[in-house]
Amino acid sequence: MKDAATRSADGGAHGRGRDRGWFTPTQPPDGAGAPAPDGHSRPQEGSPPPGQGAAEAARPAARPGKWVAVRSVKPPAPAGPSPAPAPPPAAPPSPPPEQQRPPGHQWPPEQQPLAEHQPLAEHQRPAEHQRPAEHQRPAEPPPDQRFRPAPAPAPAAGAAESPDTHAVRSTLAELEPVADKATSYFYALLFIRNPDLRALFPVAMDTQRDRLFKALLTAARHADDAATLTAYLSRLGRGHRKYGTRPEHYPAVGECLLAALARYAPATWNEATEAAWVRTYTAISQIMIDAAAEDEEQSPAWWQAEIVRHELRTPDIAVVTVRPDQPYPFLAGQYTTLETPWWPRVWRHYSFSAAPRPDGLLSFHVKAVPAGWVSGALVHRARPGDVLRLGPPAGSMIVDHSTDNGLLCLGGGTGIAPIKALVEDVAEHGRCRPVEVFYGARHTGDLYDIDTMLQLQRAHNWLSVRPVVSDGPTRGLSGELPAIVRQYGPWPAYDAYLSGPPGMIRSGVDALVGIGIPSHRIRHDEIGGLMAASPG
Ligand SMILES: NC(=O)C1=CN([C@@H]2O[C@H](COP(=O)(O)OP(=O)(O)OC[C@H]3O[C@@H](n4cnc5c(N)ncnc54)[C@H](O)[C@@H]3O)[C@@H](O)[C@H]2O)C=CC1
Repeated sequence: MKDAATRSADGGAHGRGRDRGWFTPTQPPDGAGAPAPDGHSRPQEGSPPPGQGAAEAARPAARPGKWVAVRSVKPPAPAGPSPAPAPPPAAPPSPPPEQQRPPGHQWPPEQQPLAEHQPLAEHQRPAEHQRPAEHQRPAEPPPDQRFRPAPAPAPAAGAAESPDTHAVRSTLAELEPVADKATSYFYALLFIRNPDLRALFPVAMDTQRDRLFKALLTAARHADDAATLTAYLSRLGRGHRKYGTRPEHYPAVGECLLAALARYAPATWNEATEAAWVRTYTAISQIMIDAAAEDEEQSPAWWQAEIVRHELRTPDIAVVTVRPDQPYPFLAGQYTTLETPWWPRVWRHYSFSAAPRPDGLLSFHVKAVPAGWVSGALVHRARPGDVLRLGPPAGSMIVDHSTDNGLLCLGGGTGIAPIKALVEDVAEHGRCRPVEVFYGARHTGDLYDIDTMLQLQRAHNWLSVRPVVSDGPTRGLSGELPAIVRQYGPWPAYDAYLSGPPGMIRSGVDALVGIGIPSHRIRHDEIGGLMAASPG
């Protein structure tokens, strides 16, 4: 890695002067440029001499003991932007998209920031087939639906948008029509300038290849919402430990981010905008670095876990039980990320399907989805003795034990997994709070965990379990979960928990709010969501 970050406290851990502590130059002192996108070394386009960049002029004071980020990037000269970087080496076909958990309802799918960065991808055919000036046509229709920055949130009543946030959002608005090209350019540049970073990412990249870039942009967009942003970025920073992300990687990422913005948002890019982005990115990366450093003192970056039981419940659904190599603390209702030996560095999210157990075993419900290589491997290939890797636990869909409120639970498909864990958690706490579970499936045969749930119902008189079938014949309740729940109630003293497909979460939340449950008492999976329902 060329662009090691510095520790401002010691005047630069890598020999750079104290005055450059926050701002990491990429140019070697002799003035030779960083490798150009074509692989040759040449002077960095438009980068200001040390001490003259707008961003540098605007930089905040160095924070003692903190790792620091990025250098200044100027937009390419309008007359002749540099050729786009060549694509990195070809990689095997990408694993198709796969989702085992839904996003928070506040974020439509195309707006979700990354929950955990799935390191970038392969591909990056940045500007392949792209004429040099193409990126300067903001009027072009969006080339791809995969990347669409979320609309800027309206500032809270009475809260003015800060100048930095205004500048950042202006860039993002200009970037939107060419966001996919900017994403490609960003990753290509990142890997070409920093080949060693490529090893942190999966060999094959799927459609989530833009996750890191998108997360950075999303975080920047929400820079005014300090509390939400800090929670989100801290989790992101902790989650990045398992990829081998180190503080010195952040400046490299920041440089490429700024280069992509400068290139693909030329109309709004100027010194003031650049300075705003430098400050914003520095704040973002600092939160992530700090969270990772703090986490490092308490927790491993990942756990090894041996499969000890593998039960095929339907042709497509398995319950996989693992034994972690060291204690794995978590709360019922949380989820983790999981990597299989067959798809290195490809991590997928799964909820714990049981509350913490004295024997330390962890269970997951996995459904093999048509294009899901990880879930397919877990269902059809994994066997006892195979070793997986687990990331840290995350998620706030947990039971509030400070109240006697009842729990109204909607579990759709394999979304029943964390609901079962919540029920066990209530049972273990010994308080007889009413718990009403609506367990939805498309067909009766898809209710793969109904026996367990009915067994729990028999054991606990405060628990009621109602299977609901939406698409096939049934002797029980028929219809979609939200519509069915609306027929019951009222639920004046209940907290609601929803887990299942994104569409079910969205319509479920709408239905519950519609029947009078205040949104602060509604919890649901928060994967991908900055603004997931906050704990009641
Ligand atoms: N495996 C795990 O640990 C967890 C998985 N999940 C998520 O749960 C989902 C489970 O998928 P499947 O089992 O295939 O479920 P599915 O697609 O078969 O649907 C399950 C239930 O949700 C209802 N539903 C689906 N879309 C709906 C919509 N738009 N509006 C209202 N109701 C809707 C269906 O009618 C059915 O009752 C996946 O999206 C997965 O990511 C969520 C939490 C944990």
